[in-house]
Amino acid sequence: MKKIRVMVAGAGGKMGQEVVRALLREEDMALVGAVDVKHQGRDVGYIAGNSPLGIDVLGVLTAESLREVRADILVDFTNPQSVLKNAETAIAAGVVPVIGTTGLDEAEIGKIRELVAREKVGAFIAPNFALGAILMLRFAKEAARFFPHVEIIELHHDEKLDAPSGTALKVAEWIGEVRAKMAQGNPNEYEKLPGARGADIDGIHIHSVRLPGYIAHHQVLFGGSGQALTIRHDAFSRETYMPGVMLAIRKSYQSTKLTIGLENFLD
Ligand SMILES: NC(=O)C1=CN([C@@H]2O[C@H](COP(=O)(O)OP(=O)(O)OC[C@H]3O[C@@H](n4cnc5c(N)ncnc54)[C@H](OP(=O)(O)O)[C@@H]3O)[C@@H](O)[C@H]2O)C=CC1
Ligand SMILES: O=C(O)C1=N[C@H](C(=O)O)C[C@H](O)C1
Repeated sequence: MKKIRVMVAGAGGKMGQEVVRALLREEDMALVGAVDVKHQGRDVGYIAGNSPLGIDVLGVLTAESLREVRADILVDFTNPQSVLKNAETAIAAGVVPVIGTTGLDEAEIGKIRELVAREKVGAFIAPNFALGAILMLRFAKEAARFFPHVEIIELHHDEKLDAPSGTALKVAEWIGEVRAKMAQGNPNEYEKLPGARGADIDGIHIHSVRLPGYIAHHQVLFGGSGQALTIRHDAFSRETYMPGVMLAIRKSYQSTKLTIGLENFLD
């Protein structure tokens, strides 16, 4: 059986380590390389808490290193500052990036889209790989048709760099597709302290909490006359995301187009 050859960028990070362990459990996939800034030169097996795998972690991703190990897929869980460059390097080398890193803006996604079209090498981007989070998106969009008054709270560990979370932005985007444009709250409201009402995305407010002990939690709160509806998703561990990441790798193998969102692979 031809195995899907996967390189992991951010292999020493919280998600990257989990991806390394998950790949080792899959019969149709082979971990062929790993990149991580601060773990350069160490065996990736040690980093992920396994026995050595004979794969040394590279400090920088290059097209040559991807070609050398004949990678099919680059899984990226790095940071908002590195992800675009990694995706460009992968696509230029004929390798499909599967991107979990959040924080890419519209212009950056546009660059990936152009590169995909030019090189005819696919790319996949998902702000959230958890099945429950995709269902939350769907349920929230359905609820917003009947409950236009909505605010979002996202709660994460305090090492997270970007705010609001990519998932919260996606929830706001999906709700915005069905909700009549309106500003949430009193039209005359004002902030006594800047930021008190959170970030405002087309009249939908997103509040970001960062605390140790948390992993990743999203709440979509709807208010109506005499009632409230709350849709909540909790990721209690990073294993939560692994079935989605493995699915995305399989579906993206030899892809030639840009796909955004795990929901595209769930029907
Ligand atoms: N889509 C999804 O379902 C999920 C997405 N995420 C997203 O994934 C990203 C990573 O999260 P998390 O694992 O918690 O973060 P971590 O900080 O734990 O891991 C990121 C790792 O990437 C390394 N890194 C930074 N730049 C590069 C580079 N250019 N090449 C290779 N490695 C690099 C970092 O090294 P150093 O520390 O030295 O900078 C670090 O070890 C975030 O954007 C987060 O929002 C997280 C969970 C789920
Ligand atoms: O940084 C994280 O941890 C997470 N990031 C993603 C996001 O920004 O939505 C997904 C999940 O919430 C975990």
